[in-house]
Amino acid sequence: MSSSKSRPDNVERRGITFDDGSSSKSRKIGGAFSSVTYEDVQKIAKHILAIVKCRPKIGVICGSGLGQLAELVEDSETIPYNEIPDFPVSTVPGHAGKLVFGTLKGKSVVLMQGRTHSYEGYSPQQTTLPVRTMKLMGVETLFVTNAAGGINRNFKVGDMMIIKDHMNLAGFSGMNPLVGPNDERFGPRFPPMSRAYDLDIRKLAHKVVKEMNYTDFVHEGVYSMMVGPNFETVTECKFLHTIGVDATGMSTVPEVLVAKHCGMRVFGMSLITNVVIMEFDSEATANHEEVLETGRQRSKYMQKLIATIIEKLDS
Ligand SMILES: O=P(O)(O)O[C@@H]1C[C@H](O)[C@@H](CO)O1
Ligand code: HPA
Repeated sequence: MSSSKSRPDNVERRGITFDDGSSSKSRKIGGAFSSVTYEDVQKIAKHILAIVKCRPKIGVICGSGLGQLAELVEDSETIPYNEIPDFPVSTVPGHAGKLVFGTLKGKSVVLMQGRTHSYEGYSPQQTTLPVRTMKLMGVETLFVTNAAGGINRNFKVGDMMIIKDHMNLAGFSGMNPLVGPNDERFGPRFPPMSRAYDLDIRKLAHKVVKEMNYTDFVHEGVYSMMVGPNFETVTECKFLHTIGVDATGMSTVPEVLVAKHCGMRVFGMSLITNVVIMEFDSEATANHEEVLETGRQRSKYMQKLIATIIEKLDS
């Protein structure tokens, strides 16, 4: 535990170091069939649990500009990603890159203040390593949040979306964290994904939304992931609209695949930070500043909602 050090050039220099002294770089992590072994993840989980007192059952991944949820955590213990051996380190503004352990509304939690993305140069296995680490630390339920562009024409900037399903567009090009050797200790070779987003937690979320009078700006819908880092073209947005996507982003899906693979319950929420451009030759353009600004303005609502859902969760 300590304050953050200067950030290493993680993509180039860091990698899993194995018992035999070889590193993930020599094992080509990032290649199509790379894998991080169960023992590697066990080692990382053990390392973290030796530092913190907290034993979290709930994990929360905070998306772009949404990390302030950590301010609600009591008795917090913080570890910057760059102090955890072999952990991928966030390189994008709006992602502090810290694990925050503690108590949120009476529940033991671990928050990821920021994530990593494939567009930063990490493999899907690397971006999802924290999810497997959480699993081996005892986390049973994962909350995933993200900033996303609104595809659904009824969505306004600042609205929120409970994720009911996703479209793994990145998977169409083979970018899937479950590609490679399968270790049954994590989960099965062919995991089902038809009930990826836990129905009971979604029902609870709707109840909480009603109680908090948030119904005017909280929707439910389908999230899709493209790798980025560019925002979508007009034709891509029209395509997403046609196939039934409500909001689009550059994360979350790999984390959910890995969490479901290892038997976690998953709940997901998007903050609609911008509405996508669907008119050719429009003057408007998407940009990361707008994403962060909407986060600054609206994240308080999302934090309150997530904290209350966690408070009312059965375990
Ligand atoms: O980590 P998330 O998915 O919240 O971040 C979104 C997608 C890009 O990283 C970035 C674009 O502004 O925000
Ligand atoms: N597209 C993709 N990712 C995003 C967007 C978007 O419009 N907004 C925030 N993240």
